[in-house]
Amino acid sequence: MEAGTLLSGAASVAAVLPAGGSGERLGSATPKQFCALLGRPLISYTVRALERINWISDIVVVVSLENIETMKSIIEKYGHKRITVVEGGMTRHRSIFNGLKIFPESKLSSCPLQKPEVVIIHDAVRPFVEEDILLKVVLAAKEHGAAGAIRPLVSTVVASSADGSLDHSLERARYRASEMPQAFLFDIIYQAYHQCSDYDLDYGTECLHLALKYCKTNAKLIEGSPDLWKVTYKRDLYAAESIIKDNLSQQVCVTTDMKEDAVQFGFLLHETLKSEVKQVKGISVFLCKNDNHLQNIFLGQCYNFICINAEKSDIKETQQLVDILENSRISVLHPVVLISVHLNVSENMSFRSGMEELAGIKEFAREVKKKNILVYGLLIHYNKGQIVLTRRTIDEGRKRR
Ligand SMILES: Nc1ccn([C@@H]2O[C@H](COP(=O)(O)OP(=O)(O)OP(=O)(O)O)[C@@H](O)[C@H]2O)c(=O)n1
Ligand SMILES: O=C(CO)[C@H](O)[C@H](O)COP(=O)(O)O
Repeated sequence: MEAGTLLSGAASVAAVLPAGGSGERLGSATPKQFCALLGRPLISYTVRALERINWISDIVVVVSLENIETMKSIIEKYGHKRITVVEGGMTRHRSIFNGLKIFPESKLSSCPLQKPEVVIIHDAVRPFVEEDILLKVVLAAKEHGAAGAIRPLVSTVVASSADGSLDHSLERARYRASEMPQAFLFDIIYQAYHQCSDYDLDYGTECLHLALKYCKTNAKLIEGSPDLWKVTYKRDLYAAESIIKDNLSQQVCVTTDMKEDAVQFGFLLHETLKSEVKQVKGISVFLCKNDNHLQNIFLGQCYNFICINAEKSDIKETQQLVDILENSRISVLHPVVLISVHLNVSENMSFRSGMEELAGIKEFAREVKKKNILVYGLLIHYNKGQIVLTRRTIDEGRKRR
């Protein structure tokens, strides 16, 4: 079921991303949320993960005073939308509180932000948050007042006595690590922050605890995925970069023009990719003019495209796809790879003359490279009879399954 349907009748949802820390444990002069992963600041990945969810109306990013301009320039450069930047506090709790205070208490206020029914709180340094866990915590917060993602403990928790020796240890199976995202009925968490002590604001590390202590709200705990971990140490930056690379290679979109040969070839390629290339999700779109379908693919973070053209020298389809890619602005976030496949069905045409006819793609590729779209041309000689035979084999294989 669509997230929008699950949330139907539900009021608005906004998010607060605390990003006002200095990243002491990471030990770099640049706070970790502004460190580059494949050339793009970590915080831009987290913002994007929330921004692509259409049922989140506003995203408040809380940064320290000296990083407000940096954050604004990141928003501008990567085209982030629905973002409000707010000045942070000395501790994470104080930053979150500042983020919450931006929502007006009264509807009459001139502030463009509306107080949401549910607010998500998510650390800016946890870039791999997915829509399903966000939806789960939001729905649970609506029902229980508060909810948060948890993970099994990796190590046992022990307490030491004053002389540094073991006092006691906790039974690991009974405890969980509290992660993010968390979600709250806005009024609950706002009241909790208003009522909590300076000690809580300065030394507390757990928002769910504030809701329990000050509003008697027992949060619902929801099992999250391993990717929710928080970038804390330098090695986490390397791990995050590897995950991003891996994610980028997981999806490919095959588009074809409407000619029979191209559609047939696209079908076969799609099947081959699905069954032979382990980490590629094959998505086939017949006819790339279908904007809505393609927009959904972009939202799914697809950066690899194979555009199949029945004509060996015609690059119109490829140009059209590049236009759509440009308009979607996804190449601002990552380089997009587009392989323009041209089929040579003529038996009389030599490969060399086919290549000469396709030469125009070189100039086109040079132009669009400036827009971070990497176009490669591929001329393929193929035997139609053989393709029909292979397709029949695939169809029969399916029936047998
Ligand atoms: N005064 C603070 C401190 C932290 N945070 C944010 O809270 C999140 C989680 O905190 P943590 O991992 O502890 O970040 P840092 O405080 O930056 O790291 P460190 O404790 O190593 O200094 C981060 O997105 C961080 O930017 C914040 O908004 N304001
Ligand atoms: O997981 C969390 C809440 O449960 C927080 O991310 C965590 O507590 C932040 O703490 P610190 O700033 O000390 O890393």
